[in-house]
Amino acid sequence: TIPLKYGAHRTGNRNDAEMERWRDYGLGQFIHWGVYAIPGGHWEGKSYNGAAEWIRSWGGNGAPANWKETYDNLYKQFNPTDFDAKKWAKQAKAMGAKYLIFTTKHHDGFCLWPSKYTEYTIKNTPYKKDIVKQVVDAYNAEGIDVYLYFSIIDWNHPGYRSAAPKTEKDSLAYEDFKQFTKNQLLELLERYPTTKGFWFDGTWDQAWIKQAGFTDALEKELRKIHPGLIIGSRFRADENGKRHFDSNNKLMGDYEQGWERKLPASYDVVAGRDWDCVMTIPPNQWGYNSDWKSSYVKTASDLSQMLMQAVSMNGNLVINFGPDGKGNIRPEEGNIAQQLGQWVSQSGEAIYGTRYAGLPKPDYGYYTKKGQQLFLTVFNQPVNKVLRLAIPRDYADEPKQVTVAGKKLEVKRIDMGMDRDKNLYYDVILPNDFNPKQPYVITIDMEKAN
Ligand SMILES: C#C[C@@H]1N[C@@H](C)[C@@H](O)[C@H]1O
Repeated sequence: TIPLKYGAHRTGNRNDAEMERWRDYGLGQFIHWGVYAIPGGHWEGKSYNGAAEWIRSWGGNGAPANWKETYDNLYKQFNPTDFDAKKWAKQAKAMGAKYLIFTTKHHDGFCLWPSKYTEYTIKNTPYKKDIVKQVVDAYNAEGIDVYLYFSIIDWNHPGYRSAAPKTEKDSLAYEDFKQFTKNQLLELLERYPTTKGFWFDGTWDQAWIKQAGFTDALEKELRKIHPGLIIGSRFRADENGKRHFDSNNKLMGDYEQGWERKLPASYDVVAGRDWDCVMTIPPNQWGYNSDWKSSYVKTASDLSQMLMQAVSMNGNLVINFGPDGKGNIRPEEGNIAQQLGQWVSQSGEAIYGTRYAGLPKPDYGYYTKKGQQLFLTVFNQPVNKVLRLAIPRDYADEPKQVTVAGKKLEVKRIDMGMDRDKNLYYDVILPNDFNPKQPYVITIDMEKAN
């Protein structure tokens, strides 16, 4: 192995109670909210062709005249009079989200809390009040844990640099920026002590990647101040600039934080590691975009399939919502939250607190497991209505009883007589009158194989 001073702090998974709690979540909600919700991807009849929360970086001849100056003054009209954190939290609870990742500060540098380290905050808007506190309190009151999204990129701070500083002047400015970043993170932990972790973003700049010593010390300091704090692999690079996995291919942070708008194709890609997948409902809009008509919008059905794909491989799925400039969660998102919640409320035993089952993925859907209960969430019911379970001979357990929605199903071992077959087969017979319209969970009580 390569000797490293600033590589991964641990080999293998983190296994304390806080991390087990994180592992049990299954489903989370991401919320991206800020000044970018005012333009919502459009301005003066023009459409920004990127993600709405990046609209400040709109450049070239397509951008409105004096765009950045216009954008940097929008906070003066940020007055979300419809904002109701309790309403958001109740909706998230009904969806079945167990945790929230909330944007405290995105790349534009606008702070949704009254930070004392910059004037570019909610305090200097017509709204004035602390948004982060209202969200943390409302979600915690619903029993939902809160993680704070924090962008290292900060286009508003004079000391921010993307490229590694070359001049003395740039280096001094960047030192200010590093101290400012540390001050804000300590401030967030002090102001919102119930937060369970940071979800860092915007850490791909060379300037930040070259700060291995500083970021290594900062991660240690944050964890020391806030025992149990959960930080993903996106926060820092090792001294060779390696991110997510250090130069010895060891995971940085507590879980793999690289699955943004994508899912691992199979278990061996994530191979027992902890990971989250953060997912937009439109193709690529995190902040509010007023136009949801010109692109595909994922359905509750799409999202329930992604959810089971994630949890079946030890991941959490975090679905993003982008409230508008007045603080409303748009009706389309509300409908999806309600439909998904309706399905999750019936399938929760296969989602919450479960893990990878250690079985090949079945054609019918997804296996998850909790103790000696194996769950098969069926998305693709076979036309012959026989669910044939292929259980490797060396699997520790074998099926004892199978139920669906509490109703017992006939299950019988069958001998396919295939030469040197590594599997045992069990047929679960679905009754003729069993014609569900939604994916459903088959519960397979297992017992030690003799
Ligand atoms: C690129 C990028 C950022 N990462 C996602 C989580 C959003 O915050 C997007 O703006």
